[in-house]
Parts: sequence; structure tokens; C-alpha cells
Amino acid sequence: LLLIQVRVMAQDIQVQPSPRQVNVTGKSMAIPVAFRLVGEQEANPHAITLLKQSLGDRLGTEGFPLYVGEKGGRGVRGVKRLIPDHPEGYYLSITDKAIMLAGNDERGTYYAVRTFMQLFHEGHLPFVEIQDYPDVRFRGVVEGFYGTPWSHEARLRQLRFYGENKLNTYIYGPKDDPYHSSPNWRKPYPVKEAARLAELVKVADENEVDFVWAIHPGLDIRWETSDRDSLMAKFEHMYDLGVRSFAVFFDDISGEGAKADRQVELLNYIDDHFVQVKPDVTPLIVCPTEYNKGWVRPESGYLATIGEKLNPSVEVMWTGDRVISEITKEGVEWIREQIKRPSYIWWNFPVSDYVRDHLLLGEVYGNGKDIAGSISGFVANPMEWAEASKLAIYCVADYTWNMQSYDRFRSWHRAIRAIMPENVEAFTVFARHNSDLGENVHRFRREESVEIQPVAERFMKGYREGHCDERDFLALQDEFERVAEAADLLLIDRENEALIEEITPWLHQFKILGDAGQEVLAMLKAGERGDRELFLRKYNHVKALRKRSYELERQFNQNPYQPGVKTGTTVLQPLVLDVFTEATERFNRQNGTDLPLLADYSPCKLTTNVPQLESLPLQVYPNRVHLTPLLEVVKWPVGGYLQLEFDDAYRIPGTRLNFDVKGDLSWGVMEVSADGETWQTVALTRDTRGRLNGKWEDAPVKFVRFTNTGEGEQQVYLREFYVVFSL
Ligand SMILES: CCCCCN1[C@H](CC(=O)NC)[C@H](O)[C@H](O)[C@H]1CO
Repeated sequence: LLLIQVRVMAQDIQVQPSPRQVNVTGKSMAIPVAFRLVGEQEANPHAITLLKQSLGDRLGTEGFPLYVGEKGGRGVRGVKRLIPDHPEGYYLSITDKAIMLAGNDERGTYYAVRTFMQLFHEGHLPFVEIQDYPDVRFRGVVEGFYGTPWSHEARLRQLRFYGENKLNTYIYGPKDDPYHSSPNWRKPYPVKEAARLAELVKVADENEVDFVWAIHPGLDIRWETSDRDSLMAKFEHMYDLGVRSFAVFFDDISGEGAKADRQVELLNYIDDHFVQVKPDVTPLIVCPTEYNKGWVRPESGYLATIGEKLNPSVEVMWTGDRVISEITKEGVEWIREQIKRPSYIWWNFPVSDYVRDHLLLGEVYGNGKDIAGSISGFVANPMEWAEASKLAIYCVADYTWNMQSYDRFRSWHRAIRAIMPENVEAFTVFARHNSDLGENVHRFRREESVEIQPVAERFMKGYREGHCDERDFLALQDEFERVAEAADLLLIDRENEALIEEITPWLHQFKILGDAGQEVLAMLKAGERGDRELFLRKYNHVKALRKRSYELERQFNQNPYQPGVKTGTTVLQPLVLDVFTEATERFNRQNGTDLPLLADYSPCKLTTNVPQLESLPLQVYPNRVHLTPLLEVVKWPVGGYLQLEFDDAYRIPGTRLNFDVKGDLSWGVMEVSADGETWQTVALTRDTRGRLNGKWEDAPVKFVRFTNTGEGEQQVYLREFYVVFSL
């Protein structure tokens, strides 16, 4: 056997997640042409399958000895005391005598094989000894977001990805699956969906992932035996499909379902009569109603009830100090006191169901590296974009396996290489500028465009003071060129089509941003040189790009919450707008022109003869326009009208107004028109909260107005008035 003395250093050992203890001798050998497998009968069959898949026909009864198995198995007898005594721990050694893949348990053996497969480095096998085990017991993903649940194919890809990255938990809990939550949590899955879930369980097993099926009964559960029996029957149904891990989610509910003592009674019943009596079911998991510190009401005694009365074997989930928050040592130690057990972290990142127009592709950071001792699990709640979520999931795998050695940038960069090996540079540029959330209800923010941000700030400051720093100018131009290049390279990428399909709207938006950035800088230069003709050419091009950007926003990713497609919102987009505005204002001053500024572009403008509404600002979103609510009483005279005029003809799938008046609104009428001449009335219906809702589904219109056609002046509060429009 040719012993090639290729030097191998510890850092050459590229294993993901990073192993705990690695000793190298510095030597390596060529990969043997044949391996003699020892221990096949006793070892974890999934580990054997994986070995066979990776070694193929090299594996047989002759050749270099390859021992595999769990502690106590004959094949790994000699290294028993070297195997770390931790769940999922393993000992791996490669010498010129033999290869040893020894697990502390079945999953440990599987992970030893996973690590072994990554050591085939350029045709050599390094002589190495690894002792490894994970920091966190349960690691993975909770599909627990609002919005379109992941597809079956996306879930299969996820489970294989978890196997590769030593994640051992996938919790199925999509909020919008009617059989997970109301109204059908009591019903068995229809045949087709049941078969798909059974397949997911099988593929999860093969990848050593616990498939946890969660139920979300709290919206309409009644605390009677009939509903308890319904829930038990549903769990039996899922057990028959192969599910061996179960969860009950009581999050985002109020009323009867939120009562702690009732919840605990049900959970203990499930634990005593289902989990503990079945031979092979893992500990029950519950997501409590008070699942973050911000929502804890001490007088409710909710957490105290959980802590004192819930069976100690039940895992309790926790999202941290707030719904969306970084997980700190102080925070997990606080909750551990309350619930009298380690918490099972539900980390609400990279979930984006409250900023649906943004992609969260940034680094995973902000969580303590010293929390392992106080938590039992750590699962990430992802975006509805499964492939795009893999960036963060990869980093969570790294972080939860070996916290102390976790390096947020190195992990993020390795994630990019793992997900887009053919387009690392382009995807890095794209991810760098698609990571912050923008303003949002949870006030959770992430870094974005970190490298270019100081350059942009310094350049803009200088430009406003009258000088244009050439070096910064060139650096910004280079960055916008890279943005445009990255968009085009990724749009034609075929190595990960599922990912490209998810992010295509954002790639188009990114291309427009790259072009607009280059053009707005060219416009600035033309202005500096007094080249009017060129300035106007660039000015018009940027306006056109802006309009295209708006149209993209109205065409893709439509949803009732944050429709549209945002990219580079924290640094690059504001920079384009700032340079455009400053250069245009300067041009207007120098040439006595009044070229409108970009900010003026809007698809909708307001006209009214009600004095108090004249200067009412509009909140214009890609497919919704809101009137800013007014706190004072509005005096609405007879014949007074408020009119919205759009730049194009649109359908009006929804409109809502709320004047906070007790009686009906017989004095007012809502109408639409395509030409401002002939008008049709929109029927309005009052909902339970006194709001008037309407919609227009006939021919597209350009005008929407509301008029006081009554007998006298009305006094109203403009609480809410919005119109949803779409092409
Ligand atoms: C005002 C209510 C906001 C709740 C938001 N949470 C939900 C529940 C949750 O976090 N459970 C632990 C969903 O999971 C969702 O995905 C996530 C973030 O938007």
C-alpha cells in the first residue's frame, strides 16, 4: 500500500460541523482500492447504507480493514474507552493499520460515517483521530411559520441536508396546514397527504432525523374528554404513519385554549397514556402560550404552573426574551428557573413571515456560546423559502454542534460554498446585501452590506459638502457592478434550480439595483462635468429603472402582509436615492430646471375638497395604499369627497374604511371609475369590528372615491382607509 507522506495539518480537516477534538499525525495515505468491512451485521443499518453509498464497490470482504459499529459491538471492541460517553458521540480513527468508526450509540455511528465521508480530501485519507459529540441534544428546524407551507420535495431535500449536517430534529408544524391546526387537527390526513408524511418519516429515519409531528389545537379546543380523545386518536393516526416524536403547540392563541392548568392536564395525560406507554416514542415537546419573556404576565402564574405541574419528561419550548430575539445565557437561565427544566429553544430566525418582502441570508449571530448547559434543544424557524433558509440552517448546525468553536463568518462562508459551490462569489455578493429586515413590528434587525456601508456613508457626506472622493466613488461603482454581475450569474445558474426559482424575483430586483447604482453614479459625474445631455440621459434611465422596480414589486410575491420584493434596503437602495436626489437638486439649481425627484414617483395621488384631508400623506406599498389615520375629528361637509387617482387601471381586490361611527354610513357612498366621468358604486359590508369592507372585481379602474351624499355635515374619525390594488 503506497503511503504517500502528504502533509496534513489539523486545519486541513474540513469537517462540518467542526469536530470537538481532532488529532492529526500530519501523514496521510492514498484511498485504499478495497476495504474489508467489519461489523456490518451489528452496526446502525443507516450508517452501513451510507458507507456503501460513498464507498461503492470498494467495500467488500477483502482489503483495508474498516471497522464500524456502536460501543459494545465486536467490530469496535478495542476502542470502547475512547468513545465519548455522550449521546450521539463517536470515535473515529484512520491509521496505516485500520479505519475505526465507533459510535456511542446508533446515531453516533452514523455521524462517524458522515465525518469519514468528508475526510476523502483530494484522493487522500489523513491519519487522524477524532473524538466528537454535540453540545445540544436536539438540533434542527421547526417548520412553524405563517404562509405557504414547504412543498413535499422541499421537505425531502431538507431532511437530506439535515443528515449531511448532523441535525437530528425536524418539527412539522406549519401554521397554515389545516390538519396541524384548526379546523382539522381532529381529523386524520387524507390519503395522499398521509402517504407523503409517511415518506417524510422514512427519509428522516434514513438521515437519522427525528420527524416530530406537532399539533396546534388551542384555537378551538374544548377541555372535555371528546377533544382529548380526538387528539389521542390523531396521535395514534400519526404513529401508524411512522411518527415516533410528538409536539403540542399552544402558541398564538387566547381564551379557553390558553389556560395553563388545562394545558398541563392534557399534556400529562398524553405523556402518561401515550408517550410513556409506547416503546419507541421520544419525549413530548410543548410550545407554551407564554413562549417568550415579553409575554409573561407574572400574575397569570402560567409558567409557574408549567414548572410545577408538567411532567418533568416533557420538553418546553422558548423563543427568548421576545418573540424574535437573540438567545442569551442570562435569558435561558431565567426561563430554566421558571419551568424547572432546561428550555428547548425555538429560535425565530430566519423566519420572515412578518417581513415577507425580504430575504434573510445573513450570518447567524447574537446567540450566546455559553448556553448549552441550560437548553435541551435548539431549532430554527425558517423562511417559507426552503432552499434560501439553508444558509442559516447550516450555521445553526455548526453552532449547536460545537458552540465554542463557532465562527459566524467562517460558517456563513462555508454555508455558501456548500449551497452554491459553482457561484460562491456571486451568491456571497447577493447574500451580503439581502440580510436585514428593514423596519418591522418586532424591531428585530440584522447587519447588511457591512463592508460597503462606511464607504457609502463617507462618500455621501463628502459629496454633500461639495467634494467627490474619487477612491470611494470607484469603490461604490465597483460594488454596483458586482451586484449587477451577481444577479445575472445567479439567474442563469443551473446547479441549484430550486434555490434560483425561490429567489428569482429578488435577483431581478438586485439586477435593477446594480444598474441603478452604476447609472446614478454616472449621472453624478455628468452633473459634476456640466454635461447636461449626458445627465438627462442618465436621469431618465434611473427613472425608468425605478419604475421597473415598482412593477416587479407589484408582480411578484403578492401576499396580504408585506407584498413585493425588497433588496439592499439598508445601505444600497438609500444610497441610490440619496445620490439621485442630491445630484438632481444640484442640476436643478445650476440649470433653473425642476426635474422631479425620485421620491415623487407614486402610483397613486389623493385629491379632496375636505380641508382637513388636503395634505394627508399616503402610505404607498407595492399593492396597497393607506391613508394616514387622523386623530382629530374630521368635519366632512355635504358633497365632500376624498379621491384616489392611480397611474394605471387596476382591479381592486379589497378596500376598507373605518370612520369609527356608531350608526351605519348611509350618508356616504364609495364609487370607482375608469375615466373619472362614469362612476359605479362599490357595495360596502360592515364587519364585526364596525369596519366597512368592499371590493371591485369588474373592469379595472383608475379612480376610487368616497363622498358624503347625505343631508348634512358629518363628524368622523379617520381610523383606517386603505385600497388594495393589483394588475
Ligand atoms: C404576534 C404574534 C407573532 C408570532 C410570530 N411567531 C409565530 C409563533 C411563534 O413564534 N411560536 C413560538 C409563528 O411561529 C411565526 O412564524 C413566528 C414569527 O413571526
